[in-house]
Amino acid sequence: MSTAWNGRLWKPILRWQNTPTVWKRTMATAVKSTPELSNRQKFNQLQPSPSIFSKLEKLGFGELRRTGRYAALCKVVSKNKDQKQTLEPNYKFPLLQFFAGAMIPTSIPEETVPEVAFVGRSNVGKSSLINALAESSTVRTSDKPGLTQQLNFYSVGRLFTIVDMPGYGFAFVDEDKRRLWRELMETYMTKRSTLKMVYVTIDARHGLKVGDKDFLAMLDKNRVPFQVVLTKCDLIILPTLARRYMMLLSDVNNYRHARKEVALVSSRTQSGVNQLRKEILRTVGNLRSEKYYVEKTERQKAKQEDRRK
Ligand SMILES: Nc1nc2c(ncn2[C@@H]2O[C@H](COP(=O)(O)OP(=O)(O)OP(=O)(O)O)[C@@H](O)[C@H]2O)c(=O)[nH]1
Ligand SMILES: [Mg+2]
Repeated sequence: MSTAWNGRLWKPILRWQNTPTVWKRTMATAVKSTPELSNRQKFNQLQPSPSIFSKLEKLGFGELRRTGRYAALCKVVSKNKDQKQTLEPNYKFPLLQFFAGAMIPTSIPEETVPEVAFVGRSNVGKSSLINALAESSTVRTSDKPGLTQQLNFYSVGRLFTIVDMPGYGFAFVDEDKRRLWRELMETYMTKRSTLKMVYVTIDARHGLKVGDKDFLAMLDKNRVPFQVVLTKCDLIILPTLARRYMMLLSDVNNYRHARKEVALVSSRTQSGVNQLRKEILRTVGNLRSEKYYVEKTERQKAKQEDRRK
């Protein structure tokens, strides 16, 4: 063996052996005290601002605990809450009706009215969200992932269309089927001129996964406008939800074609659903004045009371 090789191998070891013990200990503690933080630890270190907590409280995702590390924040949040106590009208959707299903690109119906589509991993709650938005039970939902297996087109009072899509990123459907669904969805989303917005649903408990990031990148590359929607927000506590929201807000900033806002919803408790309804109506160009919705709600309430009498 050459002397150069011997020197390269042994020099660092000899140097370490000659290092004073005090230095060795200091170096060891330095390495120990600066460990690489795990993603969970980084997530838990996020400190959402009082305005984020106010927003979530206003949407109905619970109240901040009045004790512990959030006590100081609570005062700010309650002050903000008192200042802005305005009641939103109910932005009702017209009747939701199924009118077409497509398993292959050629069976996609013709372009007519504006459309919005819901995509996301399987079982995140896309179909449930469409039901919650339309206050109906037209769309079939299930505990088991993989129920929606084609593009389902729902007409909303013939004013606009909502498209429910199969889930992506799951292991229980065979590779061929998965590829076909992906091609079908991509063809639809990249070629549809009436498609105004793709709502990408993300489970609030899990956040953005690799499959979601790939999907968002594909949308961005094809210049498809999209917005991220956090679903099942009732299943996590308020501080975790606030951190998740904060993280996603910074994530969506990386995409040129993303709406720089993240919607938060729970189809189970209806929190945030009315706000998303308003967003959709605005997107498809059907949002009327607040007065219209207030009057409509009052008329419906009066009708219901009449019926009860
Ligand atoms: N707690 C809670 N459960 C929800 C919510 N939304 C949906 N779920 C439940 O999640 C499960 C899946 O809901 P679906 O709406 O069928 O999900 P999907 O994304 O359409 O699923 P695929 O069609 O398989 O892609 C059902 O058991 C729903 O009851 C929510 O906001 N909160
Ligand atoms: Mg579904």
